[in-house]
Amino acid sequence: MTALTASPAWQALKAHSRSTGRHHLRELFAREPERFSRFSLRLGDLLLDYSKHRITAETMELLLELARSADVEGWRDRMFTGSKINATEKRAVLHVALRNRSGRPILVDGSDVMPSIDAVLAKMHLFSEQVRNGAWRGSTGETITDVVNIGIGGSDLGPVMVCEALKPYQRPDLRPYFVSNVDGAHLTHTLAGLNPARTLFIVASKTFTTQETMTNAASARGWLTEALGEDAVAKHFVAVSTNAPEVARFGIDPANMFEFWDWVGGRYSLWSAVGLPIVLAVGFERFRELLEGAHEMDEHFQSAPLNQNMPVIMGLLGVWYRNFLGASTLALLPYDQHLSRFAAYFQQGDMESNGKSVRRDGNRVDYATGPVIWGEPGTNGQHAFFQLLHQGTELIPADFLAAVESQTPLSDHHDKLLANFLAQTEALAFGKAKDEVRDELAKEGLSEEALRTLMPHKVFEGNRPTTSLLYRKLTPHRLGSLIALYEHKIFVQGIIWEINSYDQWGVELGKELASRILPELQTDATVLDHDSSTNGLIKYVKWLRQGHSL
Ligand SMILES: O=P(O)(O)OC[C@H]1O[C@H](O)[C@H](O)[C@@H](O)[C@@H]1O
Repeated sequence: MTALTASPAWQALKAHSRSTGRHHLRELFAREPERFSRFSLRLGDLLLDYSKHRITAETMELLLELARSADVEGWRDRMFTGSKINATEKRAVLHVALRNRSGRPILVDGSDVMPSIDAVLAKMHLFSEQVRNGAWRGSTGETITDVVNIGIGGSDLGPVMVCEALKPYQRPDLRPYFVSNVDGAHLTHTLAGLNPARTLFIVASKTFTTQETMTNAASARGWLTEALGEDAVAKHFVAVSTNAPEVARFGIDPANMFEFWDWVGGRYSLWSAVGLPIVLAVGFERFRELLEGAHEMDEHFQSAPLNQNMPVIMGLLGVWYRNFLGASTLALLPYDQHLSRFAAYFQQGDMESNGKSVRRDGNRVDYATGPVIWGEPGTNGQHAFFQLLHQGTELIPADFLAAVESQTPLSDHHDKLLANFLAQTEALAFGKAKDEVRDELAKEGLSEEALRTLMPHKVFEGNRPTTSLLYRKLTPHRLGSLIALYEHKIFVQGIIWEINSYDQWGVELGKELASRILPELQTDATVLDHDSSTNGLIKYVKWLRQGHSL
């Protein structure tokens, strides 16, 4: 046993899960009519309702004890003050500094990082104004109408998600596009309708060595220079990176580079210069509001007592289901078309952060860590995978998110959207009991035999837990706070699981093997130095390429 699983807090939760964890939500709500007020929190117009969870006041007390014994508050303070909590990479974890609006300095190795953050923000502001007001011209003197961000993972998913979320704030005459996949289809289809003279490329890569991004950037450069010549690059390419020498080697003027720093994790980087496509799409003021919203959540996370702290509560609920009730996934279900990439974004955010099986001390965990994150917007999910949520054999906690006011009102669409949100969380929690089903079927005049056969299929057990996040409107400010809420939830869980949420060594092996296999695919020689499956697959690729038919 590790010290964690042997700890009194863990053991108490284990014992508790055998009783309370098994109670039905119907029972819990009947017993405690005030559950909603007891188990909900507010921050401005953001409401977090966690009453539809398999918890009692005692469960929360025990979970909070676990948080205290893991020293969540101490670690939180170390993160906010620039300690190198990413020990395997010897780095501070300071995405919170990028949205620090408090005026307080934040020190890394004794020097304040705020002046350089503010300088890059000022540079982004100036550049975005120039592009947006037409002062920045392409090499032929035309204004920019299309911005193509080339990046992948953390240098793609954040701006993609936020640009989609803030679509109502975008101007129709400056359109953002995103190319991430090394599959040539992505770049080809994106560039198909674009005019090189009016296109600006942002090459976004923390390392500036990522194969996919460098490949796409080189091809995009070829597309541009073929139409406009080599000299056009300076007016049509900018870079976002921590790696100035590589940016220069690629041929981008260092004056056109927007810097960020190694203490910004890729999947936490949308607040940095990686957010440049967002700034271009919605303007700097909206980006500032996004930062302010995140900062509001940062302040809440730092100052609210643990039992009223949204990220702490959400993190603990996740631990409760993952470690004590056996759930292995978490569904993120925004009832908001603008959040259509929210789950995809936090797939990286959560799974790359907490998908670890080795503890900070180098030993293996003897408990489950990060869950599988997945999801799609409602109501679409209802007509696809909700069947399994309602009647399948898996326990799948789900987060529901919705705005009370639509950004794009259209007759009674939004009321229908919200009605579905409310209905689903109610149905998942309380289901439909046998008696209700029997009464309904009896009214239809079914025979006793038919009734017995059909009834089990129509019963909804319920007791499926959900969190509801409701807010007035999906403004940049609210979006910022929602993203920060999930970031800190991930942090809380990483601390409890005693893992480093800020490295990602697990993605390296595939990259290494891909660079070994690439030249093997490009020669005719027979490849024999892998396992028989990989050798066989390589051989088959070559065989089909040589024009053999099946
Ligand atoms: O920004 P880059 O250096 O190009 O990295 C892009 C992405 O690739 C890597 O493989 C990591 O797994 C991600 O965390 C990162 O966001």
